[in-house]
Amino acid sequence: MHKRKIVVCDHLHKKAEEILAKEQDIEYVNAADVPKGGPLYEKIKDADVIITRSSTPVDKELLEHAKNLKAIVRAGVGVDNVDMEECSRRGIIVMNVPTANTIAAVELTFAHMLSCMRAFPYAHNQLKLERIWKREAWIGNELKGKKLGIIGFGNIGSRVGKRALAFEMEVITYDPYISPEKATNLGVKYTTDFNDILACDIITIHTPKTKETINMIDREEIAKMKDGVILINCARGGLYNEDALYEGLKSGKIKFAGIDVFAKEPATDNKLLELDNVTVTPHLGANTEESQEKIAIGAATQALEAARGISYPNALNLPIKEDEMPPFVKPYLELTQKMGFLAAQVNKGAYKSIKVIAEGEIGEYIKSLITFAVVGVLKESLGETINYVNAEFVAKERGIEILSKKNPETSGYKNKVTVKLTTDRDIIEISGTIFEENVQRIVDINHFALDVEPKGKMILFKNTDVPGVIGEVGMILAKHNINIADFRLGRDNHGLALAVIIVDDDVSKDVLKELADLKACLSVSYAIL
Ligand SMILES: NC(=O)C1=CN([C@@H]2O[C@H](COP(=O)(O)OP(=O)(O)OC[C@H]3O[C@@H](n4cnc5c(N)ncnc54)[C@H](O)[C@@H]3O)[C@@H](O)[C@H]2O)C=CC1
Ligand SMILES: O=C(O)CCC(=O)C(=O)O
Repeated sequence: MHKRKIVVCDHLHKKAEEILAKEQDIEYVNAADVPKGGPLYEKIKDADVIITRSSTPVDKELLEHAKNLKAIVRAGVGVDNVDMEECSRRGIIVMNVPTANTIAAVELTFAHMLSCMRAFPYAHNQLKLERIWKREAWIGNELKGKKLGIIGFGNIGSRVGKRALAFEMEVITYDPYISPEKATNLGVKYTTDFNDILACDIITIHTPKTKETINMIDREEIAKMKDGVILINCARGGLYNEDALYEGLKSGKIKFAGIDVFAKEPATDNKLLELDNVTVTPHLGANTEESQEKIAIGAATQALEAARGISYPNALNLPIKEDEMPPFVKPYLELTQKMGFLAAQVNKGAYKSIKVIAEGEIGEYIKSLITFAVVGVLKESLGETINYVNAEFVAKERGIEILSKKNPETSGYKNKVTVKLTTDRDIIEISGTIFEENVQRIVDINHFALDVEPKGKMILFKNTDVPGVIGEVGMILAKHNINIADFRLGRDNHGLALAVIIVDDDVSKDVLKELADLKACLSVSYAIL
């Protein structure tokens, strides 16, 4: 039996091994202690799936060595250590385990906050390491009554907010991507003015690391803050500019900072460590027994599903989230892919553009329809190397224009999807719909109205609409022992007809040539769906 290989690249809770090692169809490799770089590359060179934490940079170099990789499970939330674009280009699905460490990160945020308020580690060290009992040196402050500014009100930020209210703090959040009610329903003030956050006594950040959030707190922002402000970062290093943070702490503008994450990790030589008004932890936000157990179970289960090709839970670069779609959508996606595949077989040439036109409610899913259409078209030339993750990347790399249009008005069908493929030789436009009971139908090919099931071996025969043509076609096919399973005819008002002939047997080039040589024939092509 061919076993699929799952390699664990970082330290996970033992539950992961319990889940993965017992599966008969899986080769499980624990490479947590294998040095990064060459030795790890050797382990992952034929891996189907890898599981990583934040300590393994999933960059181009690593991906270059993992030729067989289909999916990556990031055992945690942040994927800033993963080159998402490169993964998508290579058709590798990236998943995270989004909420399993939320509480751990929330509680560490409070550990830092309280630590900053009471200079806890410094008092601790003075007593424990220096054996000095100096109570008057450690006069702290209380959380009660202080104004807390939360940047990013997602899983972690919102729970920090909820708990801060229990400490009787005044809480305000800045997160332009949530509805204000998410905050106000909890009793947290919502603002769209970042200055309101900068005016707080304590500021904590809980956003992902993106182009927009890197250096979100820099010199300019710190200058606007209250003297003696306290800053917490348990999200990602670099969200607060570390040089600006250092200067602010050194000058006393920032009274104290609680930092779990650093721009470069491991951060053993970070200059923030020199200061005596900062409490630090080595990226421990997710490090609780409870959270690590949940993450390990989640990551291992997701890796198994992905290795077996069953599903990709929490996929971040898969544009299709089927479980979030109403049931009527899936047959349209399948039909759209088939229409793309048919179009590419009939209209062979250098692809210039792929356009998807959606009519009716299905238009809401135009992005997914595009992905399926592109997969269908490119499957003809690229085979199984094309998938839902890399389809649009590959198309763009090849200079194929991707176009789409939502038609609010319907042409008699409740929903209809059209795939239009333009090559350097021709244009083909195929439309389809789904009838009751999930019956897929092609209803139009290049403006010939038809009713064709998109299945099997098809000859598309375009001719001048004169008597006797159908008989001639039938004779040629019979002569070559090709059985006709179905015959569908579309006619236009200009004396032309398009026949779609579904056959049971393979059709050779010679047969197609014979058909093409018929006097009435304008074009003939063959496709298999
Ligand atoms: N220290 C640690 O070990 C851990 C760190 N984290 C980090 O914590 C952060 C938050 O995690 P979750 O709450 O689970 O993520 P989430 O996705 O639930 O929440 C992130 C929030 O940030 C908001 N946001 C994005 N851009 C923003 C911007 N420019 N301004 C304001 N808000 C913005 C989003 O709208 C969202 O509500 C992530 O960076 C994650 O990697 C998470 C777990 C453990
Ligand atoms: O434990 C880890 O690998 C890091 C956790 C974390 O930072 C995250 O989940 O975003």
